[in-house]
Amino acid sequence: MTVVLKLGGSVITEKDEPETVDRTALSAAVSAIAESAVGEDIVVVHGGGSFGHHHAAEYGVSTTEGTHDVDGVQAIHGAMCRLNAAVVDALSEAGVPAVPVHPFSAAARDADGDLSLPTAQVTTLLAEEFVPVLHGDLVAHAGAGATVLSGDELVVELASAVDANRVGVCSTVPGVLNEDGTVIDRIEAFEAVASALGGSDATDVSGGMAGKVRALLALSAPAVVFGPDALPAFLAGESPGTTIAGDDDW
Ligand SMILES: Nc1ncnc2c1ncn2[C@@H]1O[C@H](COP(=O)(O)OP(=O)(O)OP(=O)(O)O)[C@@H](O)[C@H]1O
Ligand SMILES: C=C(C)CCOP(=O)(O)O
Repeated sequence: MTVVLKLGGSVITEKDEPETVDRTALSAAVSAIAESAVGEDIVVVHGGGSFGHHHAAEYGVSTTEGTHDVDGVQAIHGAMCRLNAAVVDALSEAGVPAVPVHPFSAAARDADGDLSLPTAQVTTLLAEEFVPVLHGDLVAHAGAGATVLSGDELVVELASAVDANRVGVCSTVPGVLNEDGTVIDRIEAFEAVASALGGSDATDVSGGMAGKVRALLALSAPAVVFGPDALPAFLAGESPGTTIAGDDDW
């Protein structure tokens, strides 16, 4: 049983305060991971929150708008490495054998925007009983300089690379919400929920909930979107919040 879990940047940071970790939320998430029966069979991905998105917005960089500004690259990637170090440190302190993996050092997009992400280091680290911790980052992009690589895109790539049985996306909301604010139980097609889906309440250059649902629909494994309180339940094998099932599903 291999799990890919994304911790939303808006969960583990104070999304409106530049480069500020939400220590209470991070330690709750870390405890849930450390105490779960999933053990070392987990790949953790985290998003940008007030680290990546803040700088990306300042330099006008998104998943499609690139930059050749080296200061911008260093600011955005550097901030994500600082957040990654905070997540890895917190997991290590809780006894989880967490190790950092930085996507900017390995991935690239071609001129059509198609991503290639080497994953042999992730699968090997997993087999060697480490817990790889990746993060939303920048990525070299042919013809565009560097663009944002969202944690949601990483989740999709990693889920197939590690043959994940379960994919969890922990965000600040209890699931994908309908227009009336209720949690949608299950999503099978983007069109069916498109009108309810917006971007993000906070600074977010990678598409907010609409981008998330689109990316997760591409998966063959079922993906679950839930809020921070439901993380222990997800790790215990339950499917709280919204289940997003792609075409290949059940
Ligand atoms: N229909 C919807 N249901 C739930 N959330 C929605 C919906 N439409 C828009 N949103 C927004 O999407 C946000 C979640 O996406 P966001 O990308 O901000 O979260 P995240 O992945 O936790 O953070 P990050 O991108 O920093 O990793 C919610 O906080 C909410 O503002
Ligand atoms: C803004 C950057 C660099 C990372 C974005 O990752 P996300 O928060 O998962 O969308």
